[in-house]
Amino acid sequence: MRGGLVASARLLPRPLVRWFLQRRAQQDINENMLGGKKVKIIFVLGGPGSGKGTQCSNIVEHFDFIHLSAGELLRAEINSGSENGTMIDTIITEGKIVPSEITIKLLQEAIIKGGNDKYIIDGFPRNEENRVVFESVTLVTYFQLLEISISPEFVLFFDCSEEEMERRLLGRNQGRSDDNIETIRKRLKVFVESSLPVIEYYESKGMVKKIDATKPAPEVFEDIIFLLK
Ligand SMILES: Nc1ncnc2c1ncn2[C@@H]1O[C@H](COP(=O)(O)OP(=O)(O)O)[C@@H](O)[C@H]1O
Ligand SMILES: O=c1ccn([C@@H]2O[C@H](COP(=O)(O)OP(=O)(O)O)[C@@H](O)[C@H]2O)c(=O)[nH]1
Ligand SMILES: [Mg+2]
Repeated sequence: MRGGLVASARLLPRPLVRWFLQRRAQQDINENMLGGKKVKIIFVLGGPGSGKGTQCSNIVEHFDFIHLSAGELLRAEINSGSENGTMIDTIITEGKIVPSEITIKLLQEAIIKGGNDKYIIDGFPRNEENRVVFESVTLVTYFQLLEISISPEFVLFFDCSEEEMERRLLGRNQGRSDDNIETIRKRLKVFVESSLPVIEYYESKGMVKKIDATKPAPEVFEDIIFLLK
């Protein structure tokens, strides 16, 4: 059936097909949709070690979201042996922030590949530039004929003390090059200087739901369930 449709579309004049797809995509842009579906995005933000990854795993077990961790996508890019791998590795080990175009390209690809209409994106945007670029550039779809812009519904902010985050990171034990005291201190500084302004921006728009992330993990998850329901 689908093959038949594609074959029939090939017989139509290309400008007509193009016009039809562009019109459909424009409708989607107006309604924040992807491929005819409304796309719901929640950003999960908080300092390193605040429990974002732990709780996102809980969320996808109970809710119909796809979890995308920007940090995991970057680590996968390093492990894939990509040409940017060495540069990304150096930046992560120094606790700095990877250039927006790299992270956003990985997120866009994962969103399109995921084919879902609900995503929780963890650990992104990490600075104002990340946020502005993500909200202004777009998802290329519909055979790359048109680009679709997406923005978050709201932000879950994991509020946690620095001492607790540092303690957790030192005990994380996942063999990460950035879980050492020197990089942890740098990451906490980058969080305060670059990432908190993103949370303040969304707060000024009334889009932040704050979670007390210092509590034990099961209690944090109960609070999240309450907010997501
Ligand atoms: N609420 C919590 N209380 C105590 N330890 C936690 C809690 N949430 C997560 N952890 C542990 O802290 C470490 C960091 O958690 P993680 O989910 O990787 O945080 P993030 O993704 O924000 O850096 C992990 O070892 C995790 O098991
Ligand atoms: O949007 C992002 C997300 C992550 N990172 C880099 O990847 C590291 C690890 O990020 P992750 O979210 O995995 O760390 P977490 O906060 O979960 O400990 C960060 O310190 C940054 O160096 C980045 O540059 N941009
Ligand atoms: Mg994480």
